[in-house]
Amino acid sequence: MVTVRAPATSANLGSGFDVFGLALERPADVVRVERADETTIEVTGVGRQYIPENPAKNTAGVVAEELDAPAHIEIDKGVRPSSGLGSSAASAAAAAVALNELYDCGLTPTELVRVAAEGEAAVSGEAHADNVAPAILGGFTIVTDEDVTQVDASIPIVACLPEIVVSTRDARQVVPQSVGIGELVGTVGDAATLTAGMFRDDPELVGKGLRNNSLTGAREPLIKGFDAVRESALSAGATGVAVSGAGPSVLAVCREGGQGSVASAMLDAFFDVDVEARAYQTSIGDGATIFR
Ligand SMILES: Nc1ncnc2c1ncn2[C@@H]1O[C@H](COP(=O)(O)OP(=O)(O)O)[C@@H](O)[C@H]1O
Ligand SMILES: N[C@@H](CCOP(=O)(O)O)C(=O)O
Repeated sequence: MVTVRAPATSANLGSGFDVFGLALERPADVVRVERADETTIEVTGVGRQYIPENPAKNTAGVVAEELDAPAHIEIDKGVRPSSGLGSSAASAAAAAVALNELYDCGLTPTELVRVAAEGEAAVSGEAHADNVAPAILGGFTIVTDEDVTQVDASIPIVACLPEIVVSTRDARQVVPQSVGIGELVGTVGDAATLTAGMFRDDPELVGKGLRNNSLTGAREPLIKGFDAVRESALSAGATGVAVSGAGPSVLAVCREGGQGSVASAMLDAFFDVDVEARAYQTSIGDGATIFR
């Protein structure tokens, strides 16, 4: 039996649609796998009623199929599904790492990212790897068709999750298929600024680079109260705010020790538009961890 904890993640970070991602210290999924003749899945924890136990429809089951590693898989959900916090990716990443260990497959972490991305394809329609990469590798990650680059980074974060459901599959439909040259130039500038900030552990630079652009900003109207929540977070000291993944979570980058006031400002702003929410005061953290 092997048990793995894989963290929630936040993808896109404004300028890096389908490219950038970061691991959060919390929340996380815990997945336990045991060898079996055929794959079965049991789900407990937050939002379990929305998660299929049919292995063909669960990201962890798809990973078991990809690795040809049948198992009884127990998933304890800490990351709410359809949260914009990489819920489906956390299970896929944890299952990939756990099954690789259980069956001694010998895959490298980068190879596991590609396997776990197939689990994501089953639920979102496309094998985007920007959540599974940080869920496996930790820190800040940059995913391209050829490579996955990981940077250890330490930045204070608030991830505010409203009681709104946004499916990644649906939210991918609102993203524009093309951008103009002005937008492209701005996006490159933001992406470069954010990346430099990650290398320097500098919340000011990361926040500056976090601006939503026309791709990721297209999701803002799906989140009731988004503009007010962003303004409140910035007034409370956040250095930058963006839609987390496909939403509805909102990500705020904070200065050292600034998470408390930013979290309460974001919760108040959601409350003012009658939306219940919870705020994770966290920071960029580690990837999947094996427990023996
Ligand atoms: N192990 C899993 N954990 C969470 N969601 C899963 C899992 N397997 C399949 N799903 C499905 O994936 C969808 C949630 O994924 P997604 O929309 O990408 O949300 P998130 O942004 O939280 O990752 C839900 O429809 C859920 O039923
Ligand atoms: N790049 C993807 C990221 C989806 O993240 P999730 O946490 O909402 O699943 C996208 O923007 O569609």
